[in-house]
Amino acid sequence: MSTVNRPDHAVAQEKAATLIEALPWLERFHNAIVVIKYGGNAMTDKELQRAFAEDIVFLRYAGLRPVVVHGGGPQINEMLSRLGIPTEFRGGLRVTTPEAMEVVRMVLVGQVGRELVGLVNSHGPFAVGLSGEDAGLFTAERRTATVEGTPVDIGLVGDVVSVRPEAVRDLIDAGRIPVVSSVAPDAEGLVHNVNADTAAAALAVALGARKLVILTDVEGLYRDWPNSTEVISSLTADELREMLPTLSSGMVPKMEACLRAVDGGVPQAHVIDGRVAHSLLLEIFTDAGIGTMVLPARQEAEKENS
Ligand SMILES: NC(=[NH2+])NCCC[C@H](N)C(=O)O
Repeated sequence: MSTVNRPDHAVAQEKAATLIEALPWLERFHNAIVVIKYGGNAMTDKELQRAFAEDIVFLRYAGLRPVVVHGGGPQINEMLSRLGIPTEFRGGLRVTTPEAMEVVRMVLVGQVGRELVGLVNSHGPFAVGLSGEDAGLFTAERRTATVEGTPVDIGLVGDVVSVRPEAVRDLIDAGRIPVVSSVAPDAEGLVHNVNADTAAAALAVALGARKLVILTDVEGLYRDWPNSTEVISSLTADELREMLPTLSSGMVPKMEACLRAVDGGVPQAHVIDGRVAHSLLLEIFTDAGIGTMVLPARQEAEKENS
């Protein structure tokens, strides 16, 4: 026999209100494909890792179709130094040598991806790991960095320039959760470390996703940074385009990825604080969300908010 400790009425009502606030979003996002870029603290802190995996499984059980794309900068650096692989710098930038690239691929595909797959699968047999190399998912193009106006070759680093999304779509259709590691061959088959933000945006566009969500280590996009720490709750693609030149360098690739997704037809792109446990659920299933949301245009913005 078990007995009930009668809950405090107000507390119970607050819990019910939180659950019921999710209802319109559950309706709206039923079957929606949501591409989530996993990175930053959420990926290195054990508790946050577990909370993220719970959120992903929650989305799946709530009837959404999550797809995860991850990077792994900190884990790569740790392994490179653990293995004593010397770091080459050009123009102050780290060069990804063929030797380093072997480690990048091993860490992203064999470690970071595996760990997330394991955490998700402790709840049910959902997650399947794959890399940009699998079934021709991503094709990369070498990135040339520019330092003080001169192009600098930083080695096997690139951006995703084309996507063949069939493998991911097959997994989604089978009810699975694809977990994609951000490595990809270029047109010649040479494997590159690709930026996971651009990879996630490109995949969201190719899948016709309903949302792109990027986890970061900041609260969101700040209005008038660095003078204020007021977070912009939502803005249009054009408003964001205008702000781009004023943004901090760390924020530029994230916001560019949001723009690329929205310009490519993804109706909503979000940046959220990955340092806050369950920020993904808070953004998707509450009215106000927790981060910054980018929408195609004002009209759309009004429709979204209604
Ligand atoms: N940063 C924001 N203003 N977020 C609002 C999110 C609204 C809703 N939960 C959605 O995912 O579409």
